[in-house]
Amino acid sequence: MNYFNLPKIDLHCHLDGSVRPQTIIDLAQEQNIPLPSQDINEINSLMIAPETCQNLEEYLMRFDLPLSVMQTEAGIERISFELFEDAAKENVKYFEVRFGPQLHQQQGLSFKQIINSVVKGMQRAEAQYDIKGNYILSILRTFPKDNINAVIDAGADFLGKGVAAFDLAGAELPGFCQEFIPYAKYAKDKGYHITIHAGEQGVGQNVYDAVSQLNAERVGHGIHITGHQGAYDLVKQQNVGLETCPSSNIQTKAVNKLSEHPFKAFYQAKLPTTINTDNRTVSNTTMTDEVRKVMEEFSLSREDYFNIYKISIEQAFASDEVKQHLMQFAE
Ligand SMILES: O=c1[nH]cnc2c1ncn2[C@@H]1O[C@H](CO)[C@@H](O)[C@H]1O
Ligand SMILES: [Zn+2]
Repeated sequence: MNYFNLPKIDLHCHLDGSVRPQTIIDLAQEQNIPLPSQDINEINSLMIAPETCQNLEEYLMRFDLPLSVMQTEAGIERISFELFEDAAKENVKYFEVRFGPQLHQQQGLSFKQIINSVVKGMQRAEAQYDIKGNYILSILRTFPKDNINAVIDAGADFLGKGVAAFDLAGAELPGFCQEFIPYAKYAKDKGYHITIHAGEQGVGQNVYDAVSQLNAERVGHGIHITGHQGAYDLVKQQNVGLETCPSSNIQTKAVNKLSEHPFKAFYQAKLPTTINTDNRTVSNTTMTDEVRKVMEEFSLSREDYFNIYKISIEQAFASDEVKQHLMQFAE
């Protein structure tokens, strides 16, 4: 099967984990930021998380370098444009990209400037390529909470105009949902969709909580509902989208190897499973690669692929008009 040519949908990709290494070098030069090396291969290897990471925390250490050049409007706009361009060139037709506005204030940008920059970059790519997209605002779970509502307020002006959802990301501790209840409610009341990273690091209860306490319509990863019947049943009952990211799941030790990933079991049990990249640079991957890996490992057919494609449409935080457009590519 020609995986490159297949129409694809990526619902879970981080902007700061998907920066081109050459762009890091260019922007560092423009912005007078010292880099550990000027060699593109060296920069590339500093950004890719090894398969030998001990856990998610070690994986998350790879984001400091890209974030150092994502502190100006022009830098953020360029990186956003290039990410949508890279995805469009491998036939991603719809793309939801997430990022943490709190991580881009090192040089004093306002949340409005930051969000406006990512949206502008996306819209420039939408005008040039056959791709449509939306942004998801990720709040960092380990950060102070005093500016979360300010992020939500700033993003609310862009709802329906490039921003679609609220997310929680970063290290996952057991029981993290409880203290985010008021923020997720605030976002939902403003009109945001909700997706939450949960069940990535062994705690199925976190998925149960994300759905029942935070109103998550989808969860990032969600793998560990396998060990938690209540979470599994709730996901099934409420048709909660599972944003699977195969390569990342191996790097962070969410699973030991792809053959142990519950993807196929979830798909066969008719849970709404989707295939996504998580981080194109940090996980050294593309949508073509992620689709290939899953299809080959689990011996899925072309019909299976288009079933998954349609699940991604159903789960997308996109308008009905965009969903109809995406259905045109389905078989
Ligand atoms: O797989 C993941 N699980 C949890 N958090 C993540 C993952 N990948 C990236 N980030 C976190 O999300 C922030 C905003 O994009 C990144 O800076 C990183 O800290
Ligand atoms: Zn993620």
